[in-house]
Amino acid sequence: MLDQIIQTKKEEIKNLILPEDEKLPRVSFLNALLNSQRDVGLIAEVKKASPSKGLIKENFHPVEIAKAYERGGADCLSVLTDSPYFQGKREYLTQVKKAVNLPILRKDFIIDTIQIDEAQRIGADAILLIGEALEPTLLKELYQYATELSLDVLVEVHDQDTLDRVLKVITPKILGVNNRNLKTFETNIHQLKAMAVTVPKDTILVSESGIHTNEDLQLVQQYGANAVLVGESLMRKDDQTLAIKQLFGEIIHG
Ligand SMILES: O=P(O)(O)OC[C@@H](O)[C@@H](O)c1c[nH]c2ccccc12
Repeated sequence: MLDQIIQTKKEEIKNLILPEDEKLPRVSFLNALLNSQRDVGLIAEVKKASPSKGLIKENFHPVEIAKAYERGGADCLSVLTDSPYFQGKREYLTQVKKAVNLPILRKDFIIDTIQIDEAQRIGADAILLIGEALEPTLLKELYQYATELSLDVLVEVHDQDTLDRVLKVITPKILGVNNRNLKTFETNIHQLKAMAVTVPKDTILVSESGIHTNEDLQLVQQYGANAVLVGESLMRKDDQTLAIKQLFGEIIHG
């Protein structure tokens, strides 16, 4: 699946026309995670659909969801901008950025510097770089390019091999371990367990995907996660503010 997505992105890039710079204020994604009010930081994801789950939210209103996440005390947001596979749009990110004060990650498959220029212009505060999708030299180039544009970077890996390859070329400030294998879509909530010891100690470690309950959250925290990235389980609820509080065990019923 990942290979197919990357192929699609190569085609998209050929036709990509950069939008006007929205000139929106940059907010530090890194600091928001470092200064979380909770023991575990939260990156809450605004996502309408995914290739593994299909349509997640009918009547999808990204701005309303983002505001509800902010009221629930999310530290950061992640907004899907990929349209063929996730039914996202770059306009969603800009609309959300204008409506909330939280730093925003552009969730997409970035393989070229032009997409980083695009992310900056539409109002992203951070970008995602996926270890499994990028050769180490390209990963390093894109990481440095984003950093020069004052964008934070969430570097994501799924397995130990990729992590080892990534750490040979960069020491990411924020590292995500994706519980979902993007080639097979299988999710394993224990993915981080054995890998956490090999993560540099000053790196913020984010556990991503398949986190549904407060038990899941506590488990990945025990494995060493400093933050979580949660989409589907929050999106499926009617009230995203309440959903966050339930995830953190702050309300038992409701
Ligand atoms: O909806 P979930 O299972 O809570 O997962 C969120 C996020 O981790 C997932 O959307 C994701 C992780 N890495 C990605 C890379 C591209 C697109 C999407 C993703």
